[in-house]
Amino acid sequence: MPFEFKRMEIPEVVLIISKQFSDSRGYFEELYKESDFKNYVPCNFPQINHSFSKKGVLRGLHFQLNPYAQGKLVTVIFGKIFDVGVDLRVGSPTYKKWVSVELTPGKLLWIPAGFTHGFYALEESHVIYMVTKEFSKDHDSGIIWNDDEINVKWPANDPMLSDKDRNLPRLRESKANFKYNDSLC
Ligand SMILES: Cc1cn([C@H]2C[C@H](O)[C@@H](COP(=O)(O)OP(=O)(O)O[C@H]3O[C@@H](C)C(=O)[C@@H](O)[C@H]3O)O2)c(=O)[nH]c1=O
Repeated sequence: MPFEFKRMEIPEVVLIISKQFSDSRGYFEELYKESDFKNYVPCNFPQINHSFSKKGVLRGLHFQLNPYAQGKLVTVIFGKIFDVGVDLRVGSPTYKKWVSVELTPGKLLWIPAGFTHGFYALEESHVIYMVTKEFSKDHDSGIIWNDDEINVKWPANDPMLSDKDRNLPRLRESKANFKYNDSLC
């Protein structure tokens, strides 16, 4: 199998390492294959996103409210990001805990529905992510990146943010409506 799957400290979050087939031209890698992913990521992906971020940009912490909650399969095709998932499922043994991974090409992170997601661009980065529900503007939501209850240890103190992200609420005021037994897709 050209993929290695590693569960993180929050076991529903999975790091996937894809085999890169290098030759004199460059390299080839698969980023997703249903038959290999089905035991770890048993979801369908109706939307694929791409964003480009300058070094020093932070996007997050974002989620879509139920019933449009999104699982996200995140990777980088150029650059390096500090990628973060936070468990927002009330009743979960890891509620409010976060995990992070430095993603570079060839590594993917699966962050299920019920989590909030954000990343910091350690370098100029192109990020590609597949999502399990289509975008719904009315369900688009989030939590401020430096929320003191979650306390992510970001690699920067003064990131570049969008106006929207600068004004996101704290967890205690957020509209997050996830429960431990919700679908991970
Ligand atoms: C996320 C999204 C945004 N948009 C539009 C809305 C807006 O006009 C513009 C920029 O949106 P944002 O500022 O929300 O983009 P961005 O800050 O990159 O939002 C993304 O951040 C990462 C961390 C995630 O986890 C994603 O799910 C998503 O929330 O793109 C879509 O049309 N479809 C989408 O799926």
